[in-house]
Amino acid sequence: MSISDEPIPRQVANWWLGENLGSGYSGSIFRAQHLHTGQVVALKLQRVNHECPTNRYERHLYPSLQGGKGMPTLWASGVQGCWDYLAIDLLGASLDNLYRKSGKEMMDLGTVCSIAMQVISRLDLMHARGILHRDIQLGNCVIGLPPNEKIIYMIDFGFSKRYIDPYTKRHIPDSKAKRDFIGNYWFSSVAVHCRGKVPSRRDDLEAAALMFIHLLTPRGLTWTRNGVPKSDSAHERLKREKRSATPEDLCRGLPSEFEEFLRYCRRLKFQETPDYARWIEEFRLLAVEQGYSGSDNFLWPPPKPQKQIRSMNTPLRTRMPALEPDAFQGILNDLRKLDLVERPVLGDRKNIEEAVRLAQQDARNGDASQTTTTKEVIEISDSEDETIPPPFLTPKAHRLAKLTSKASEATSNAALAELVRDFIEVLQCNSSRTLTKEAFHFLDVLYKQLADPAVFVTPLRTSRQRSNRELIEDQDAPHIKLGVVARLRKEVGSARSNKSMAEMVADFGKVTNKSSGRTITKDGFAFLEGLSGRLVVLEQR
Ligand SMILES: Nc1ncnc2c1ncn2[C@@H]1O[C@H](COP(=O)(O)OP(=O)(O)OP(=O)(O)O)[C@@H](O)[C@H]1O
Repeated sequence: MSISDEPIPRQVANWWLGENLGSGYSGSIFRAQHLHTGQVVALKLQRVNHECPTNRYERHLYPSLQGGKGMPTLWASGVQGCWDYLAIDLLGASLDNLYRKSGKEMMDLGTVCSIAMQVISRLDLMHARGILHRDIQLGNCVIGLPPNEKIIYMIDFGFSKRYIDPYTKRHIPDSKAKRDFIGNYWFSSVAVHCRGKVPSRRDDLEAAALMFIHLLTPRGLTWTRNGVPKSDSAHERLKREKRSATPEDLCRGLPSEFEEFLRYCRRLKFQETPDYARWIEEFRLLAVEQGYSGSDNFLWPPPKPQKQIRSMNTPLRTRMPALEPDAFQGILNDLRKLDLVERPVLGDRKNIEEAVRLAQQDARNGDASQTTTTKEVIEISDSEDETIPPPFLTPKAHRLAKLTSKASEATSNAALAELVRDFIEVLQCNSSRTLTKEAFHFLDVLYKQLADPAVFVTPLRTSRQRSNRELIEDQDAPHIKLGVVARLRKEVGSARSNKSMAEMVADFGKVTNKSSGRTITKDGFAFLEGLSGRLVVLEQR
């Protein structure tokens, strides 16, 4: 009998095999009991001649992970006859199982925040020990058995790899050559899956980000909805869909932390060390803001938020029937009448055009399939009560939205100066220094107020020098961008008109948008402070 035909035995080494816990491409996992000690483990069995000997790889990596929180203990391993086995901690259900068994279309925000905190922390630990996971997915995140059921464990290190050479202590090199894809279809990063890049820490993190977004999206990420691709063309289609989905598209209707996290992961350099602590803290704060305890304990079934925050009473992404195509056409016509061409918009104009194109397409699709499909829309609160944030907005986003609305109604530089001060305070209210889309909206309105000479201050000088913006467009290197904010900081104190401050605001928004993580630097805050001070001075003249 050849090795491939050998039936699975009842006993391997001193382990007596019980229930089959799961089978994958590379082998099967059984509950097993030690014949002498009675210890119960999960026994991962693989034929020794398997074309992808993942047990052998795992056996070499496990020792480096031992003792870390959420890392299973390897109790024994070896080869007996034609079987390669690993005896590891017996654990509980995977997130995939829990998610599917819950029958819900998505998980609640509190649960996803706790998953995010734990998974990022597991990756921190693995990476700190020089190992990449390279196959982050829901099936590879499992909870412990009581009393460890609140802990998420990482399993399946069959694709894992050392990214730090144990001898030279150097990071593995990047390569321009396209490499074969390693990972999973749903969550592998765009760079690895669609562009054939060498995986590094950033790609583990991006896979985690996609997993969190998937859990909060009704029916999951769009490219996961047709099952595993069965042909090359289906796989190509999936990759195209994944590649073209922008963070903004994927995170519409979600708290901005998810979009920011995905953008952050995608902007990391190949060898860059991610700021794990920052993102664990971001998701902790988000959970607290939404009325959860902020602990990273995985609680299942999920408890209700402690504080009654209305945003959690409605799903994060609400589904409502598509708008009538006629109504949509009316909105599109109104949009066209807006002077979007003349007025610089700090966000990326391509996004707007794309959004309009998608909206048109949606309207057409809605026409064709109105009775069967629903569309995701953001539900707008009609409440008078200003103290409760509308659905989907974190308190920070809500405060920014209120400032934006006040800025659009401001009628003096003094009022704008105060709003800029409030803006700084809101930006600094938690550890995130990222310019979110709500913050961009504020800058956009501020720009508009300052650029319009009909508003409050008559420009002192009308001749216009070559603006910083033109300079940025000419030269795009990161050090130039940093230089621009430093210069804006210096120049704002002597700005002579609202118009010149408008340009500065536009430049500030633009360079921050292009910078890694859209982070506001010390110079950025100093610029905003200077802007606020200058607005008061110009008002008093
Ligand atoms: N330690 C464990 N305790 C309990 N169940 C486990 C354990 N390890 C794995 N399982 C179950 O077995 C399934 C397959 O495990 P694992 O992913 O390690 O194997 P694999 O052969 O590499 O699978 P795949 O080919 O799907 O990646 C898991 O999804 C999980 O449900």
